[in-house]
Amino acid sequence: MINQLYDTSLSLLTDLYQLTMAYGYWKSGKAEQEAVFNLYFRKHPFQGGFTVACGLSSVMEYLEAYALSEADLRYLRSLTGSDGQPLFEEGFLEYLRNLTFRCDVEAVPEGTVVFPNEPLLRIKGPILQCQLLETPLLNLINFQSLVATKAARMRLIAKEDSLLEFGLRRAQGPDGGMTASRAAYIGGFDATSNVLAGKLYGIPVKGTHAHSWVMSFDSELEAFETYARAMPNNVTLLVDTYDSIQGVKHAIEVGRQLRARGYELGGIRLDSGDLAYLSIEARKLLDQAGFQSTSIVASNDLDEYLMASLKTQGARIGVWGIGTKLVTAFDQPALGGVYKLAAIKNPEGTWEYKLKLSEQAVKVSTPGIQQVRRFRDEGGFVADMIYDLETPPPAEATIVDPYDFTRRRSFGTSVAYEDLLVPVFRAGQKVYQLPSIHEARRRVQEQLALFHGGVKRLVNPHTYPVGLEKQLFELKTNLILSLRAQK
Ligand SMILES: Nc1ncnc2c1ncn2[C@@H]1O[C@H](COP(=O)(O)OP(=O)(O)OP(=O)(O)O)[C@@H](O)[C@H]1O
Ligand SMILES: O=P(O)(O)OC[C@H]1O[C@H](OP(=O)(O)OP(=O)(O)O)[C@H](O)[C@@H]1O
Ligand SMILES: O=C(O)c1cccnc1
Ligand SMILES: [Mg+2]
Repeated sequence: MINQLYDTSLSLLTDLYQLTMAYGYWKSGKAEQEAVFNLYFRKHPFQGGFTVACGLSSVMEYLEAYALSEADLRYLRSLTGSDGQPLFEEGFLEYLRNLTFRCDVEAVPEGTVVFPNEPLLRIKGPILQCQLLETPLLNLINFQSLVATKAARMRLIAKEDSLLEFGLRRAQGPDGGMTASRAAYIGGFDATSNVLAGKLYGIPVKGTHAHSWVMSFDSELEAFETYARAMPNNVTLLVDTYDSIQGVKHAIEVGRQLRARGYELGGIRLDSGDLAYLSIEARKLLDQAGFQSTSIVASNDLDEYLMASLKTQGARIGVWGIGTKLVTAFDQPALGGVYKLAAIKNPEGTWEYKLKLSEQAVKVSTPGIQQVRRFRDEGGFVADMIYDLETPPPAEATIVDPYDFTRRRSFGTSVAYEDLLVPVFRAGQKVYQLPSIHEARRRVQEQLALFHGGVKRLVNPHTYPVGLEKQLFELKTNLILSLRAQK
């Protein structure tokens, strides 16, 4: 996806320190040592109770195209250290020239609902390659998951209403706008105003008109009539340029003219004032005039909280146009996804598990070749278990709350489950048929429907149980104890 926007290799879309470490691995003969890294986050965005994984499509595109170009190598050759000498020696640049992506990648499908500490992506391969990919993988997953989550929160409030993404003008640059449009659609929006996103990703495009259209005529009525004549099959009129109620009356007049010519007034849009009061009044006027199927679009700095408030006020809004607060993820502009080394293969060919210590328990990473198992009963999803593939769970699996080891739950053999991570690349070759953007969008709703309402609350949501499989919990505890003893 991003490759389509830039006429350059994106293989240097990484932090310099990844390359300095790569150089170090190469110099010390560790470049090919096999390692496992997990990509996960520690806390849901927006103080919410769930997160929607998004961005795998971009990750796959990025990895498939991964190769340093001659221009990339020339640039790296030009970098110097504090003594003015080249940072990287020729042999390393030659190694990079011949580098082809050879890792195994597992990932949760786009649109999967995920929770703190669960790997969204696991990568296994030569440590040098895994290391170089840390930054681009986080860049591609963090923002898209953030926006998809924000969109999904809005969808939960909107219920059956239509959601239009209007954010391009406020987005963080062209790529921010494009990725936000895609992620918003996956998260549950119905359409975007972003025409390039429509063209490249197949998202439906929709739109109304701006105040400038009305202002460019001598009267609002003339502006509406001219617009309706120009494209009678796509008429949504912005009624608030001068006086919203008068605007609705003008729109009704144009609606009658359209009907006489065999067309229907699609909608009116309110973009200022008290959206609850105005939408209720507009609905009355439209209904009384026989325009029951004309929709009322609202826009103006909306977010999920304002939407919820407007709904409780009885607003008669059927279509929500949302820009700034969605595409900038206004109240939390970044998802804190991280990428941590979880295991490394020692020369004897066995895995050595790795863990990052921290004074804060939530920041201690989890070792292992991790998979996530999601258990469900007739009512929906009940709990997730993070387990280690090298020590698979017994038939009756027990999960332990990583922050309170006294809290445990067991799942018998009859409990249904799904393992979330699926193979995406094997030795650098794509082995996954990426679902379409429409399927990813459907997956979000199918998944969300199976979670308890409390998890989906906007404020003070219920914490969905995610535990470590008992053997993994014990392994982690022992590793922490032995690392602390070494200090
Ligand atoms: N009934 C309502 N309850 C809560 N918030 C509302 C309601 N109606 C509108 N809002 C929100 O209140 C804010 C009003 O914005 P603002 O104070 O800029 O006024 P405005 O209506 O945009 O005025 P202007 O005429 O200058 O465009 C917007 O974010 C809007 O979505
Ligand atoms: O409010 P957002 O959620 O970002 O949605 C997009 C906004 O963009 C347009 O106007 P713009 O903000 O450019 O001008 P205005 O505020 O003067 O209407 C539109 O009328 C919406 O209000
Ligand atoms: O089509 C619209 O109404 C629209 C598009 C972008 C931004 N604001 C509104
Ligand atoms: Mg505005």
